[in-house]
Amino acid sequence: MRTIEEHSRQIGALVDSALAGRSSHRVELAETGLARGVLAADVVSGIDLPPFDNSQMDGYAVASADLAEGAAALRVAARIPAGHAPGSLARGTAAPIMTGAPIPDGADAVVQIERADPASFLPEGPGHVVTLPGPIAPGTFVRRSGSDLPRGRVLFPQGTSLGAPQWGSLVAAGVDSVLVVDRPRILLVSTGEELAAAGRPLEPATIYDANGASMSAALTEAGAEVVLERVGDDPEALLAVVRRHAGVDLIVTTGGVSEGAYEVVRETFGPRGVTFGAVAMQPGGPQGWGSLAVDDASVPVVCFPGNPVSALISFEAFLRAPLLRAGVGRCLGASRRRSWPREPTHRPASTRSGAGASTRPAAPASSAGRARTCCTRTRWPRTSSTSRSESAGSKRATRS
Ligand SMILES: Nc1nc2c(c(=O)[nH]1)N[C@H]1C(S)=C(S)[C@@H](COP(=O)(O)OP(=O)(O)OC[C@H]3O[C@@H](n4cnc5c(N)ncnc54)[C@H](O)[C@@H]3O)O[C@H]1N2
Ligand code: MOO
Repeated sequence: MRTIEEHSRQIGALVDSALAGRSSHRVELAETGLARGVLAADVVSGIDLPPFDNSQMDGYAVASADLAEGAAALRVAARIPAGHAPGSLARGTAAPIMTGAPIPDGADAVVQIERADPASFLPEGPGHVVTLPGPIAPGTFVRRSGSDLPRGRVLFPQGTSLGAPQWGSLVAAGVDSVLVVDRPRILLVSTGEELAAAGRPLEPATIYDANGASMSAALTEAGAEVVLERVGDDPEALLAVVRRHAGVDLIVTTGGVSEGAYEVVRETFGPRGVTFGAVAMQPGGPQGWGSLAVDDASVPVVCFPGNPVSALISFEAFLRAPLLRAGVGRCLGASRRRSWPREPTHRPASTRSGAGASTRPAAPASSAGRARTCCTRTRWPRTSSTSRSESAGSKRATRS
């Protein structure tokens, strides 16, 4: 009898090789509701991010030289809303500027509105004067063009797992489409003469196909594209299903692997290259694995026992980790070095101890070589003495 670790290694190697070298497809970032994916190639930033120097605060854009001697009264220039390209700032003036609006030529710092006197924006029009505190360091509350990510820098390397934060970063960086690795295609076959699809009336001695639902959900959650088939105890029917889905990356079956007289998976796959044996665990003892030879092709198969709990536990023990390895790629996990600044590039003056704000540039959102695999192999207890699972119905009850 093989150990859980031995079997886990074997299934891991089988799945790794089955899912290596998948092709890729292009995903347009103009779409909404993008699904998770794994990058098939490095992506570089198409633009400087941010694309232009802009204000980090609502306040006044100033020339720091105008406040070099301390607080000063400056004439109020035209407002600069976000989304508008400003004119130049004349010396001795301060332009009301909104967060995200471009810093005008002639300005090199921003004073928050709270620190101005008066501390709210004056009505538009000539003749207004505002008093601002000084001195102020050049660059205060200015987000420099390219300070998050310069144009041409690798934003995410090949293998990066793409989720909500990554999709947002890609669009922000001017990327319009990316190559994403195709999801693993898995044929899931629920076997057993007694199985009925959900929603149909139950015939005598039949039960609903719980494994079809639970296993397809588990496989989908782990990143696979799943097609579900249900077959009875007829080997020809099982082979026909396999042939119909030739070209899948992996076949997963439930049921038909133990010691009964009608073990359709074992009877059909055993003579075609698949090994059946016991793993030292319960639930989940009887298992099948290997490469199935059908016609001139061979396809990797993993066969789980039919008891619904046994099938799910087998999935957790042997299949989830290698699927996640193949499907999730490199995650921006919690254990990674932070790639975003821990604090604002310029801390608000009220929290500063010294006179000048920090001018530490923001780190890039990501860079090549820093990503690491976050999906580790599932560890499973060694014990084989857990209580046995039972499912509703007895499989061969209707056999004559
Ligand atoms: N003489 C022996 N009998 C059994 C042994 C053994 O070592 N010697 N092992 C037992 C263990 S442990 C398990 S686990 C099961 C595994 O049997 P199979 O993989 O051949 O599974 P089936 O016989 O097809 O089904 C077992 C059980 O699960 C129900 N089932 C099957 N598929 C589904 C499904 N899709 N949805 C819901 N329920 C399902 C089926 O009706 C049976 O009740 O063998 C023991 N027997
Ligand atoms: O090994 Mo079975 O899967 O215990 O119920």
